[in-house]
Amino acid sequence: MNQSELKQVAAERAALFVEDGMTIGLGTGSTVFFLVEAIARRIKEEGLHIQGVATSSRTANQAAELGIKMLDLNDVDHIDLTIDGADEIDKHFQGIKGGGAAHTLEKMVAINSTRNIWIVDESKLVPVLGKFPLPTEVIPFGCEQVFKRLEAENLHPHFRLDADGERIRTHNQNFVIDLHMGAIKHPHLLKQFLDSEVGILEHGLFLDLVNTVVVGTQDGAQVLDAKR
Ligand SMILES: O=C[C@H](O)[C@H](O)[C@H](O)COP(=O)(O)O
Repeated sequence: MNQSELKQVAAERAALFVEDGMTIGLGTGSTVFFLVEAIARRIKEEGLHIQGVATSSRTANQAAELGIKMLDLNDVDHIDLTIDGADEIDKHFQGIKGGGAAHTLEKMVAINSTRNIWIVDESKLVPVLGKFPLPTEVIPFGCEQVFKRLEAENLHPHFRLDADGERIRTHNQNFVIDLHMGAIKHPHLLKQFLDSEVGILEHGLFLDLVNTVVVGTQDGAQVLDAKR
């Protein structure tokens, strides 16, 4: 199976965690694309009544087109389960997200969810986080000063650019600065620093958040439970 097929294996297994009556957080990305299709199929075939909260307009549009009832995060009193992709997951179930620049909305949905499941192909499991550049979302005002501070901390910042060489904009019209710092030996300390940096709206370190990881492997889907 190629990487895309492994993503699909993980997504289809995770869709089985959805139960009738649930409010479901729907993540963003190419793995979640398969998830949304699988959930829509279950709604149709099994008559499930579920409602979704999306983490991007991409996911919201796909889900709505497939007939999934979608609500705004502001309009729900809880989310039973959020299923999302990830860019890297270490052996302690800590993760990096934001390869698609959706990490701020994803984190908001995740922290408001009773349970979080990540779906990945096996290449995303790593011994130490940091090979994948860590995304941050920065507000445009004063962003060059934020960039300089990140540089001074040796975090190797790069503004993320689109195919035309323009700085990409997030859902909230902010910029993304990716940190190419290599191995993240102390993720909690880094999180503490990034959380306290004025001008950084959010970052893609998702620590102590996920409950279950579903991995697409050549032998099928593997379900790994984090002890939280
Ligand atoms: O901003 C994007 C998200 O964090 C994605 O969940 C993450 O980048 C994984 O994406 P994919 O499933 O396409 O590999």
